[in-house]
Amino acid sequence: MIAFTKMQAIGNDFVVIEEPENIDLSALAAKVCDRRFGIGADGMLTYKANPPASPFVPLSEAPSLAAREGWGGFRFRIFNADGSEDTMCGNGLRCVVRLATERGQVPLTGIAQTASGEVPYAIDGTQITLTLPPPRFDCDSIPLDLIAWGERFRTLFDGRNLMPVPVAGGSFALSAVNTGSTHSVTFRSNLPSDEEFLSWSPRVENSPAFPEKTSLMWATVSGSNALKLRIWERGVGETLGCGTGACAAAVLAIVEGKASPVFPVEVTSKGGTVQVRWDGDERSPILLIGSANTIYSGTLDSFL
Ligand SMILES: N[C@@H](CCC[C@H](N)C(=O)O)C(=O)O
Repeated sequence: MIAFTKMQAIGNDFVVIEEPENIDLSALAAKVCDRRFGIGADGMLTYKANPPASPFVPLSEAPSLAAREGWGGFRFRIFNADGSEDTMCGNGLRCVVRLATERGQVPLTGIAQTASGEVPYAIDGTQITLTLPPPRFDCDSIPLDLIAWGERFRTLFDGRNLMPVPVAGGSFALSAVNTGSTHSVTFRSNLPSDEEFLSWSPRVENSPAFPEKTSLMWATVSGSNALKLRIWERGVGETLGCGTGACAAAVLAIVEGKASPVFPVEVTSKGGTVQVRWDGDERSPILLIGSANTIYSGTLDSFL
């Protein structure tokens, strides 16, 4: 029997399970996430508290390990609704922190081991803070294939500035960054209409410039250090919230002078608001702060 918990964080919803053995997790995710024939979710999350000695992230790559000696935590994996595995999920990770700490399986402050590295977490009441690795702007990390469509675009891109990428039937101007997961951001004076959003977003997701595809955050400055987003997630489609996407939009807003690094950036999407703190230094981590909640629980037996 596999027990699941349905959770959400700013409307990004997930089926959460403890990592089972000998199960095709991609196939299971595609089944349970289906909104008509399954439970329905943007993704499936798995976790394993206090993973065994064989490290998910090589210890040689873990910064300031000494400072974290003795910290507990868990291994975390995220599968999108289409079954593809992603490297990180800011909203999903907050859900697992809430669940695993409430169950007493992990400490209130600890480390999550993710495919994009170690992420320290802390929970205080309903607010969960994640310390995500520094943003990565280089082509290999995004990943972004500048050669795919010729030399012409090389000179326009210095790693984080506005650039046109080829999409089916045209080109689309965006900025790109990896904040644990790969994201593109397009800043506009208004959020897009349904027609514009649904016409361009899937074409950007599948642009040949992004060999591993990309999510697309449509962003607008809505106040002092405040952004509003409409979100298209790789492997999912439209979602109500995206934690690493909110970080990408805030980081690029700071880089492009649309927000200040001195104060937190409030990022609001259809499902709610998160806070992002980043000091503007490329070597500095990104803090993502927000809530997460349980909706209901059950068992997955009928999907196995
Ligand atoms: N919803 C997530 C990020 C997942 C992004 C996307 N589905 C992908 O494949 O990259 C978040 O909250 O960070």
